[in-house]
Amino acid sequence: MSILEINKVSKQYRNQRGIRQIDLSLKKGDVYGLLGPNGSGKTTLLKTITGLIRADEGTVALFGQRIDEVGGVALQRVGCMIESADFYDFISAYQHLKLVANFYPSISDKQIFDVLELVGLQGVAKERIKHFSTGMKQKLALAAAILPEPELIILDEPTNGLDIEGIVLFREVVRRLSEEKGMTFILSSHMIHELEQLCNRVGIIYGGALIQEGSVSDLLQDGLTLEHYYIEQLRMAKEA
Ligand SMILES: Nc1ncnc2c1ncn2[C@@H]1O[C@H](COP(=O)(O)OP(=O)(O)OP(=O)(O)O)[C@@H](O)[C@H]1O
Repeated sequence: MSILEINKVSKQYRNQRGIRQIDLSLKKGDVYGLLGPNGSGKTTLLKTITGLIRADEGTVALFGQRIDEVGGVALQRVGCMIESADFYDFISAYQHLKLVANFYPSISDKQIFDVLELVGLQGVAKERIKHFSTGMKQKLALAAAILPEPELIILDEPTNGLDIEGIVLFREVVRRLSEEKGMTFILSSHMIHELEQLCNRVGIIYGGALIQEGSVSDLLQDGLTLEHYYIEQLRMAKEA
């Protein structure tokens, strides 16, 4: 079964910018990386998938059901982290996840502590979020996204603000969840080396259009790095 099927999706803001005619399909276990310059449309695409933005044209289907037909139901199987998360900063990391857990039928305290450990926040579980750094908040947002073990996880620039150890840990978490639990990921990042190591498929967005996409092994023939490939694709798109 297809996890995500995007068909000819366009969204234009009043300033005429946005995304156009995007087709994309994710299979179970895919780790899909979205690359593109600032303002190319990555966040807009991710917001369209979650229904935070309604597409002007085209369709988005999650787990075989169009989101405009089933509303929020399909989203119960999706975890996401888009733009910097908002927290009540007077509560603790544990209490934040407890609030998230209330939206789901059966998330135990053990699961909450396991997920805090997974993202490396076990030592500060009872500390107020007020005293957290940017990277710690980013880890907490990731913990909240994966807590209910969703089938699809959407992450917009998840490594922003993370230190090197945090980035390595993030990579391990995504790998583990995709390999051991079959979770599917779509994430955007400017950290191209991260994406090259982590993703089995990537797509390049430029000027609101998906100009290239495919499996990393197919795209990177002749020993090319993803960075070389990406720069070359952008150069060709600019010249076209
Ligand atoms: N709410 C909005 N109203 C008007 N224009 C918008 C809005 N949100 C985004 N845009 C425009 O749409 C385009 C795509 O923006 P988007 O945030 O999707 O890009 P991005 O690829 O995520 O960029 P970045 O890498 O900088 O995060 C940009 O030109 C941006 O200025």
